Amino acid sequence: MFHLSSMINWIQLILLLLVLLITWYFYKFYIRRWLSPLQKIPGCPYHPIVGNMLEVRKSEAMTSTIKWMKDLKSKIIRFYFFGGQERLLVADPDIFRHVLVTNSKNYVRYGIGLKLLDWMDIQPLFVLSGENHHVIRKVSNPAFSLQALYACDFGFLEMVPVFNEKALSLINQWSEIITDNENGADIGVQMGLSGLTLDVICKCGCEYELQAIENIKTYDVERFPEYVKQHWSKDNFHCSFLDLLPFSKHMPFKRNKRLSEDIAYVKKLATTIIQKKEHHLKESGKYPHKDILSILMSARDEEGLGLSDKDLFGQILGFLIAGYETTSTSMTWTLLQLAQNPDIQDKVRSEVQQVLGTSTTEITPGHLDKLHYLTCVIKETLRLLPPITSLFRKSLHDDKFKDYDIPAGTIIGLHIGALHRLNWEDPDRFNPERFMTSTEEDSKKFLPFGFGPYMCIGNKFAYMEMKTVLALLVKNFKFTMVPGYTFRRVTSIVMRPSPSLVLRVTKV
Ligand code: HEM
Repeated sequence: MFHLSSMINWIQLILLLLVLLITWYFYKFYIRRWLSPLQKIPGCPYHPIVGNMLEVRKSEAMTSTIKWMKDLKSKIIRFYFFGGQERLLVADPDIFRHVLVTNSKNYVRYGIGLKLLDWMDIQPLFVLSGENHHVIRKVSNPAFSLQALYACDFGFLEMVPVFNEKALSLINQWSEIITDNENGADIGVQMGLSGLTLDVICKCGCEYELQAIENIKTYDVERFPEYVKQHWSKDNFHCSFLDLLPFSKHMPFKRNKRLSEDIAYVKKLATTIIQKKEHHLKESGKYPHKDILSILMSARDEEGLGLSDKDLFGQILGFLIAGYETTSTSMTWTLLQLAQNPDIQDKVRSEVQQVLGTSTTEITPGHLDKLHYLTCVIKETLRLLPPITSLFRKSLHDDKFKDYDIPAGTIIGLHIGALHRLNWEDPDRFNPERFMTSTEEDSKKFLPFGFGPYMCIGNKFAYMEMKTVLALLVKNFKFTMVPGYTFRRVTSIVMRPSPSLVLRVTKV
């Protein structure tokens, strides 16, 4: 008589599991890969467990992707994530268009800030896709569209004074550090700009005076940047094995304790701000239309329904996160370029002096329109050093890129950094003049804000803020390199110089 229970003893069970595990391993890491249609796309050698991630982690930001593409002579390549997961990297302008615009419905966002979403249960605009994204984007557009803003009594025209006010605070602070020292002083410009953008986005976003410029070292002010850095920076290139473990958030790590405290702090702050606005509504019967939050709070759909408190909380937090470090890092990179290229810095200063005249201290939207050369300098910085270096998407259905079949479920990294370095003439040279006469073709290979339905909603806001602040800084100060300062480009969501940029600043 055949008795299954008597045959399978523990040793046999373990052996069976081992055989299954080895079969699964060989299938996953060796066989399945060879059956994939993506095999036709050029790819680098990789490790079956860590893929190409060690090289990504060790090298300076952007360099591994650009090197692989140059070596393989292709602007679409295969690379492997932890666990040997097959992915694509793209720097081809036509494929960028295809994914972001022409066939954008077939692609959803992949892997941004997922850990935090899991913890906080919020859905900011920049993580949403499809219909959910469309609904929130529609509600948010009025807060960012120039056309609408010019016609209303709120918006950027009100925000430019905020950019001026915060730039002047920073100028005063730096002037005090320099005092009358004609050799100037070595100033942590990256830290100063970080405080400035944080103040700007808190005031324009929700009328909140954080005063980070004055108090950058205080606990509350440090908390927000730290929260963004530590907890939103786990993306497709920059997470550790620990982050990938499903139970990592339940482990008694110090950083998990800190995360809970930070989340509690940020939640409390956002709730206080929203409650203050609601109180104002009860008192006065209308929202003071001065900031992004008020506009979102008064938005109604066709059925007269507004955003829930949870949605408001998620959106406002999302705008603070998305609008803060991207802009401060772009200004930091621009000052670094100006310090490295004194002729270009002089040219910017001449333009600012010409447009503003000697007596004007406050910049208006009219002035901003005339600062053409400064705009080219900012664009050239965003081309060479885009703060967001890649956008990840996942295909919903089968698709085709040129001659390659792309199966449903493929993860694609649209590499903005490589797009900007592999499609321009003399790409590594800082040459703002190239933007003086840019063509339709050029716009396809310059996408620091993305493109299509998910394009950065705050791009006009960012340009205006950067132009106002940089014009005032260059008008008041001269920036040169501190002898011996060297840096590496590092990325945790935003690509920044490390160590933090210090420049020698003298009064003009
Ligand atoms: C130089 C500064 C900035 C850069 C380089 C930048 C870059 C980007 C990029 C590349 C995206 C597209 C993401 C994607 O396609 O998945 C994006 C989206 C977004 N950005 Fe920005 N950004 C900047 C400033 C700002 C500012 C100042 C704000 C808000 C005040 C902002 C708010 C957003 C939001 C809400 C989204 C999501 C848009 C959507 O999904 O519809 N950004 N940004």
